[in-house]
Amino acid sequence: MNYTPEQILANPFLNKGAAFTKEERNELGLNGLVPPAVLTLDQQVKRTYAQYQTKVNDLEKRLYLMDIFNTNTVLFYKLFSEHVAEFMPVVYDPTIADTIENYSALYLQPQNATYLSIDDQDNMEAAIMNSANGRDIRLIVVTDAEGILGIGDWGTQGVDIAVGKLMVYTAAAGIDPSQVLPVVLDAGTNNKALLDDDLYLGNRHERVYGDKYHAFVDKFVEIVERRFPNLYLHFEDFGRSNAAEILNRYKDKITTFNDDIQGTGIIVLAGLLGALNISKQKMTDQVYLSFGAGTAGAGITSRIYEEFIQEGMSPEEAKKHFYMVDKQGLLFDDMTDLTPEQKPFARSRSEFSNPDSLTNLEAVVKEIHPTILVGTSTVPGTFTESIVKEMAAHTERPIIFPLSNPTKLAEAKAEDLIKWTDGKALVATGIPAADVDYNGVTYQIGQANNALVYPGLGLGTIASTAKLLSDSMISAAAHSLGGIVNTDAPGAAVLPPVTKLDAFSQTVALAVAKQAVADGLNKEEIKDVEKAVADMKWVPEYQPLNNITVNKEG
Ligand SMILES: NC(=O)c1ccc[n+]([C@@H]2O[C@H](COP(=O)([O-])OP(=O)(O)OC[C@H]3O[C@@H](n4cnc5c(N)ncnc54)[C@H](O)[C@@H]3O)[C@@H](O)[C@H]2O)c1
Ligand SMILES: O=C(O)C[C@H](O)C(=O)O
Ligand SMILES: [Mn+2]
Repeated sequence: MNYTPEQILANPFLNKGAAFTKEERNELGLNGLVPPAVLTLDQQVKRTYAQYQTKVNDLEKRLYLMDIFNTNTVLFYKLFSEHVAEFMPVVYDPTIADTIENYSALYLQPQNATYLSIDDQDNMEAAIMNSANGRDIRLIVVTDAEGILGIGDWGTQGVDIAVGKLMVYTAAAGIDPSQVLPVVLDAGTNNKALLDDDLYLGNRHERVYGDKYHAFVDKFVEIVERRFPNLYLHFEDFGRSNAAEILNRYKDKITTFNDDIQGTGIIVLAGLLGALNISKQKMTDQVYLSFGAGTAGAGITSRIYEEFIQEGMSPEEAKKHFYMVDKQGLLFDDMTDLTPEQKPFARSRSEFSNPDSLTNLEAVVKEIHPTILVGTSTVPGTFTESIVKEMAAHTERPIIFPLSNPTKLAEAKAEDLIKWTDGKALVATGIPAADVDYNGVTYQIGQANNALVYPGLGLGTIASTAKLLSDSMISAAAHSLGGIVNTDAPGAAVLPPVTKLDAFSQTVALAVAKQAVADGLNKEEIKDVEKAVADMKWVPEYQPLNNITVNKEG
């Protein structure tokens, strides 16, 4: 490729800032365009981390990091890799919710994202190819932003979730950042505040549904599959009425993944396996209650149900262990507004003496005595003290996962759950939670966020050249996280800590890639799975700028 010196400095994949060597400055025409001293990457990391620490809040910190991301990819990921646990809540959830809500107001730079509009489909292919800019794209995170975390519909502004999820892929699993593309499908928005905001950067009309919407998604998938034949296509934060339908449409045809349905299912299963290791109980003895049976809630339930079947239980027996509560209360099979994903788990009224009173979580908990309660309702504070105490009265180690994100939407705080149950609850939260000191024990709180597994899952799938993401690969991912935590230590977490994210992403990747090869799903021959995974790993180090020619003056 042919560049001017200014283009090299403006390209975050090429720019090294003050770390360009004397030779590079001579060859690339950079003399005088950067300050005279030559710094090392480590010095740049030291400087930027010191600057980072002067920022007064997480939003300011994120904006500063994004500045580095926009100017120097290697520096950004080197810095991130040295502070993974500290940066995760800043780069990703929960701070990312603030940047999504304020995206149009904060906008400075597209951050290599691709913006696709339902109103401009003739230019879709050109838009994708323009942003790929000749790069070999292996991974796309796409959102239509109808269901961003629990904060709802954010239209084009939701693009930040695609950017953020991809940053975690690279920081956690070493996915090459030059091989990824964040994409937003702008099909309109039903967010009135955005439609009324004169600075809003997206399409100013209501969200399109139905055939026209699906034709838009189909067209996008057709283009990216044709243009990038080795693609892993990750769907994020689609609305409840579209997410599962899109997954079902494509999962047996292309290498694709829905993070909210499948990723969340994996991390919750891994968390439950961890919790049951601590309590020394069996999965098939548990009574499972899903509170907020939407995209994530139903995706998780289905994964746990599959685990019951895998452990040898019959479908009829297994179904008896599952209950769903949504806005209507306990879901019954005579309700006319059930989603296709809720239907298999809806109960019959004839099972209960008082079915018409089971219209809220408290009544249901009293009636069914769940041993596992998972919240994906987006309604904060709904796991109340009286509900939690009622649950704890009927099971020795209640497993309680309030998973709604961001922080302000969580069904309960970890600290309260530990206190209300006198230290008995086995807890995981969606966002990071501080240790809880209670009665002389320090309880570590696992983070059941799909970010703990989707990077490894993606790396393993891509490295194995799998043509599909199969159920057995998904199950292998969930089971691979067991054994990392010492579950006998007092107050042990149900999941491994985010500080080890890079290490266990490799564990997940290896398990997934092995399963893909065992199932014969690999498109290319793979003799050594470990090597295939290791070879995929990108590390943040400056490389010589080969294959670059420069137009320089004089
Ligand atoms: N920790 C994680 O990894 C993770 C992953 C995915 C989603 N989530 C969180 O889960 C939440 C839900 O996400 P989603 O994508 O499933 O959204 P969704 O809109 O598909 O599902 C939310 C469900 O909650 C139900 N609900 C709303 N109000 C309720 C109430 N008062 N009582 C009971 N149910 C109620 C809705 O009807 C819907 O079925 C979000 O906050 C999201 O951040 C967390
Ligand atoms: O983005 C997250 O933090 C997890 C999850 O995908 C969500 O939608 O909440
Ligand atoms: Mn999500």
